[in-house]
Amino acid sequence: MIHVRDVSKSFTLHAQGGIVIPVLEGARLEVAAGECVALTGSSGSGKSTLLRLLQGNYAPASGRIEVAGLDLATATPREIAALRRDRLGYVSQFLRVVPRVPAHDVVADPLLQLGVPPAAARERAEALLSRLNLPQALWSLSPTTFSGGEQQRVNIARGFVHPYPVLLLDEPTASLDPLNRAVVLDLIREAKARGAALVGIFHDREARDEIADREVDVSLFAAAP
Ligand SMILES: Nc1ncnc2c1ncn2[C@@H]1O[C@H](COP(=O)(O)OP(=O)(O)OP(=O)(O)O)[C@@H](O)[C@H]1O
Repeated sequence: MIHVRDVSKSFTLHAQGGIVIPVLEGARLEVAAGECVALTGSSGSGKSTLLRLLQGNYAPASGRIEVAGLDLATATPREIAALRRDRLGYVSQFLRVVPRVPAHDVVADPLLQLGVPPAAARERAEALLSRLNLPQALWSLSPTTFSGGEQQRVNIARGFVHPYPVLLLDEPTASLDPLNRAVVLDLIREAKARGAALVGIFHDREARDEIADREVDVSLFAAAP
């Protein structure tokens, strides 16, 4: 499902005299269907950078990245948009909210984009919000004013509303209480059981030990400064 081979990535700070920050060199990662791989490594080692490369947000300087059958190095923006619509889900740590869009529509949106009828999409969205213990009174409100943990649960529901074959998780349990953390770990287990390939950053070590099949230490791919 995910094949990363010999990937290098550096950042050029154009606004700061063109300084180049090398981050990854020779990065490798293989994730099979039904597997959850945790990215580990010290702060600044490149975990988020690797996750963003997998999402198609950054192009690698060299190497090959294939996600759910798409070669990201040569893919067009349209192909990357299609990949994110039907095969690649992403749960970020922070919710990017569009003002005035109610929580249940934020969650249902990926299904609407896939052509699921609105009533069915909203039903699925609300079932997940309910499972994640978001009070029903909040479903029709915009998440702009929600607490950190409430926003994160909206984000998680959005990421799990469609059975994506590949899921990227950036700190999915960071702001959650034990009850909701357990729900998220169950959702991850269910995704693995249906054959999804997952890659995550989990600073929550217990969650990582519980859910990850393997760890990949990104520090091993640190580029020489
Ligand atoms: N957009 C960017 N522009 C310039 N430098 C960047 C950019 N994104 C990341 N970096 C640099 O790349 C390095 C790796 O950052 P990254 O966020 O991937 O690390 P991380 O392992 O996820 O860290 P943490 O655990 O602290 O979140 C850091 O030195 C960071 O400053």
